[in-house]
Amino acid sequence: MSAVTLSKSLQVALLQFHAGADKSANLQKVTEFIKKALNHTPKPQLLVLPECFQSPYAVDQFKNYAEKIPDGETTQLLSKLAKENNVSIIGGSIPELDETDGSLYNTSVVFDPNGEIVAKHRKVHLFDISIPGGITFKESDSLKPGNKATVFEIPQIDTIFGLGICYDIRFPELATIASRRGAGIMAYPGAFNTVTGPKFWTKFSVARAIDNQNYVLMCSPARNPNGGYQSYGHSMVVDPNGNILVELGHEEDIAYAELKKDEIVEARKNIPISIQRRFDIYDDVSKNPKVSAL
Ligand SMILES: NC(=O)CCC(=O)C(=O)O
Repeated sequence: MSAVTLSKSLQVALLQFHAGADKSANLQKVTEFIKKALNHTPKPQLLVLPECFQSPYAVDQFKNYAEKIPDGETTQLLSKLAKENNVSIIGGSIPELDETDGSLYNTSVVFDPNGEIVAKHRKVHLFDISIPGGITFKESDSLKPGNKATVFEIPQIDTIFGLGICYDIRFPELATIASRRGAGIMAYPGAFNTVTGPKFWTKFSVARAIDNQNYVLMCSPARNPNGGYQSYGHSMVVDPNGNILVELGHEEDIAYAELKKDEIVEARKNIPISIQRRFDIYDDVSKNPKVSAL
C-alpha cells in the first residue's frame, strides 16, 4: 500500500457563493463566508473557495479583475484571513496577471494557518469547448495554461494534497501524480455549468475519488440569479470509496465534512490498486505510448 499523508481526521468546509461584477463586494462576501464557516462546530481546519470567486467567469472580463500574486489585494486578503483565524485556505481561483509578460492565468493560491503561501496552481487544461445548442466557452481566448501538476503539504495539519481547477478534473493524470506523491485528498475549485454539470460533475468527482482511493473536494460557485455564466453548484465531498459525504444544491451555502485517514488506509488495503500498477507497461505513456491496435 502506498503511504498517504493525512492527519488522523480533518474538518473541511466548502464555501459555495457567487461573484458579481463588483469586486469589492465579492471580497466582502468571501470574508463573510469565511467568518460564517468558522463559526461552525466543529471548527473547520481547511476552507475551500470556488473557482473565480472575485470575478465573473467570463473570458472578456478576466483582464479587468486580474491581480499579481502575491502582491494583489485578493491574495493579501486571504493571507490575512488565514492568519487571523489560524485556518488553512485553498483559495478557489482568481485571474492572475503575470507581470513579466502580461499573460493571464486562472490561478489557485493555497495558504497555511500562518497566512503563508504553500502552493500556487495555474489551471493546466483550459476550458475550450463547443457543444452545439449547449455551451461554447474558450478560456484560451484570454488565458494561458499552467505547465505543472501541483502537489503540496500543509505541515500544520500534516496533510498532502493534490490540486486542480475545474476542467483539470477531466484529466486523471494530475490526481494520479498527487496520489503517487502521498496525497490523500484532491481539491478542485470548479465552475461546471448547467449544460455539462448535470451530465458530468458527479461522475468525475466519484471517478477521481475511486481512481486513486482518495477524498475529492469539489467547490463550485453558487448559481448567479443576476445572469451571466450559470454555475452548476453542487459542491461536494466524495470519500475514497466513491461515496458522496455531502452535496449542496445550487444556492449559496456551505458544505462541512470530516475526512478520516483510516478511510483511505482501509480502502487502499482492501483493494490494493496502488501497489498493483504496472508502470513497466505505462510509465512513459505520455512520451512513447506502446500501444497495440489489436
Ligand atoms: N470552469 C470550467 O473549467 C468548466 C468545466 C466544465 O464545465 C466541464 O464540463 O468540464
